[in-house]
Amino acid sequence: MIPLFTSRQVRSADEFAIAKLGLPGLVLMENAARSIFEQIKLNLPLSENTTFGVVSGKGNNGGDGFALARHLLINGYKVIVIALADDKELKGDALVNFRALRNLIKYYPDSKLIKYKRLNDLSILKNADVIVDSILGTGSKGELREPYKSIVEKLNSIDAFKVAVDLPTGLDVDTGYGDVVFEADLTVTLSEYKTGLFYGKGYTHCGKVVKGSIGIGSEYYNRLETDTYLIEPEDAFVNIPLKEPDLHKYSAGKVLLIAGSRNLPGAAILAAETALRAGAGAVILAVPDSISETVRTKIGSAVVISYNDNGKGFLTEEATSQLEEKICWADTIAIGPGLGRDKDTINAVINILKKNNGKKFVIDADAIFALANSKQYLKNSILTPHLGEFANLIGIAVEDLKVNPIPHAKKFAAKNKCHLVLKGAPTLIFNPAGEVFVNTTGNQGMAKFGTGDVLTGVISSFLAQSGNNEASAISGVYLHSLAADLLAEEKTIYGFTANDLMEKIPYAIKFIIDTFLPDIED
Ligand SMILES: NC(=O)C1=CN([C@@H]2O[C@H](COP(=O)(O)OP(=O)(O)OC[C@H]3O[C@@H](n4cnc5c(N)ncnc54)[C@H](OP(=O)(O)O)[C@@H]3O)[C@@H](O)[C@H]2O)[C@H](O)CC1
Ligand SMILES: [K+]
Repeated sequence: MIPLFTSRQVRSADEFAIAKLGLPGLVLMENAARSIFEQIKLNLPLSENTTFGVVSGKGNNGGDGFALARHLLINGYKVIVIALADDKELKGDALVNFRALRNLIKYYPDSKLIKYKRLNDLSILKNADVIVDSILGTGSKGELREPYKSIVEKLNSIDAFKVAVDLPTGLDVDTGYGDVVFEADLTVTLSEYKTGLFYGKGYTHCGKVVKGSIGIGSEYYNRLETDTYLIEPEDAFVNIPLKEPDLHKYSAGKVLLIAGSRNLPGAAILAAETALRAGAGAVILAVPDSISETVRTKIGSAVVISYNDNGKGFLTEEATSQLEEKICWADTIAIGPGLGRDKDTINAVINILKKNNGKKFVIDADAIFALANSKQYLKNSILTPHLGEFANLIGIAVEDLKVNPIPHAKKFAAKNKCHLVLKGAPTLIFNPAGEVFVNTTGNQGMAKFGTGDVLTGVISSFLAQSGNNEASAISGVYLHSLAADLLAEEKTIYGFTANDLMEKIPYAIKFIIDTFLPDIED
C-alpha cells in the first residue's frame, strides 16, 4: 500500500526541513526543480529543439517554475517563461529564483521571460512543445480566482504536452475536485503522494503521476499518520484467498446468491458464474420459481434453487423462510443483483439481514436500495454501491454527495461497522476503522450494464474462501478492474461486455499470481 497525505501534512514536511533540519527553503526549491527536470527527461521524448513554456505564479510553486526554467536553459532548451508576478509581488525564495532567471536568460537570446499583462500574452505559448504549470501548488485555497481561472482555461486549449509542478493548478489536492483545473499529462508531485491526486476526479487531471523530491527522503513521512492508501498490485496478490492442498468443494468457499427477478435474470447469472470463476467451491443461486427454468437453461456450473414467488416473479417476504437453510449453509451470502424494487422485496431483504445479522453478506444493487430506511443490520457486511446508490442510501442528493463523498462514506462505514466499496473512477474502499483504500486499476469501458454484478461475484467468492472482508474487497476490486484493463488492451474500452469481464477474471488472477509468485519463491 502506498500512503497518501493531505496537503497540510506535506506542507509540514517543508516546515520540518527548514526549521528542524536547518535546510534553507532555497535548497529545497533547488532540489525540487532539479528533480522535476529529471522526471521530465525520464518521461518525455526531448530533442535539442524542444521548446518549453513555463507559467509561474506568485508563490513558491512559481519559484519552483523559475528554478526549473533555469535548469532547462542551462541544458540547452529554449524556454519562454510567463511570470504572473514580478519582483514587486514576489518574495523569499521565489523572488531569488525569479531574479537569477531574469539575469541569466539575457545570455540566451532564443529564450524569453515575459511579465504577464493580458490573456493574449499566452498566445506565444502556441509554439511551445511542453507547457509547465507552476502557477499554484499546496498554497492554493478554494476555487481559482481570476485571472488564474482564464489563464488555466487558455493553457488547456493549447496543444502541447503539459506538466504540472506538484499538482495541477485548480485541483483541491485533498478532495480531488476543482471547477477549472490544468489538464496535465504528467504531474511531478513533490515528496509524497497527496490524496486529491487520486481521489474524486484528481486522476483525470493529473495524467501520469510521478514523485519529485525536496531532498528529505521518506522517513519523515513514515512517521506521519494517514488513513488513506493506494492499492498496489502486491496488495491484490497477497489478499487473494489461499488454496490449501486438502480442500474439497465445500471447504473451498460456499456462496449463496439471492438475486434475480422476472425482468432481471441476467444479473444473477453473471454474479453466480463469476463467483465460481474466482475460486469458490460451491455456488448456489436462489431465484424466484417463475424464472428458475430460464435461469437453469442459461447458467453454466452454479446450482440453481428456487423459492415460491406465487407467480409474482420477484422475492417476497413470505419466501424468506424457504431460504433459511441455505443461508445457514453458506459462508457468504450475496444479495441484491437484479432483485427489483417491489415493496415486498424491500421487506424481504430487510428481514433476511435482520434475522441473520452478523453473517457475512455482500450487499449490492437493489438490496442497497432496500436499506435506505433500515441500516441497522450491516455489521460484518460489504456494501458495493455506486455514487447514486450511496446517495440514496444515506438520503442526500447525488449532486451534493459528488462535491466530496469521502467524509460521508467514512462516517457510514464506521457507524455501521461494515466495509463500503464506493464504485466509481476510482473505486474507494472504506473500512470501519476509518481507513480508505484507493483502487488504481480500471477504465471507462467498465461503465456498462452488468460489470457491478461481476464485482459482487468476485468479492463474495473471495469472502467465502477467506472469511476476510477487507482482503476480499481490496483484492476483488483490484482484480475486477485489472480484468477490464486486460480486456481494453484486446478489445478497446468500447468493445467488452460484462460477460467478457466475467470470463476474464481468472486471467486477471493469473496475471497477478504470475507477476508475484517468482518473487515469493526466491
Ligand atoms: N519551502 C517550501 O515550502 C517549499 C515549497 N515548494 C513549492 O511551494 C509550493 C507551495 O508554495 P506556497 O507559496 O505556499 O503556495 P503556492 O505557490 O501554491 O500559492 C500561493 C499563492 O497562491 C494564491 N492563491 C491561493 N489560492 C488561490 C486561488 N484559489 N486562486 C488564485 N490564487 C490563489 C495566494 O494568493 P493570496 O492572495 O491568496 O495570498 C498565494 O499567493 C508547493 O506546492 C511546492 O511547489 C517547493 O517544493 C520547495 C519547498
Ligand atoms: K502547479
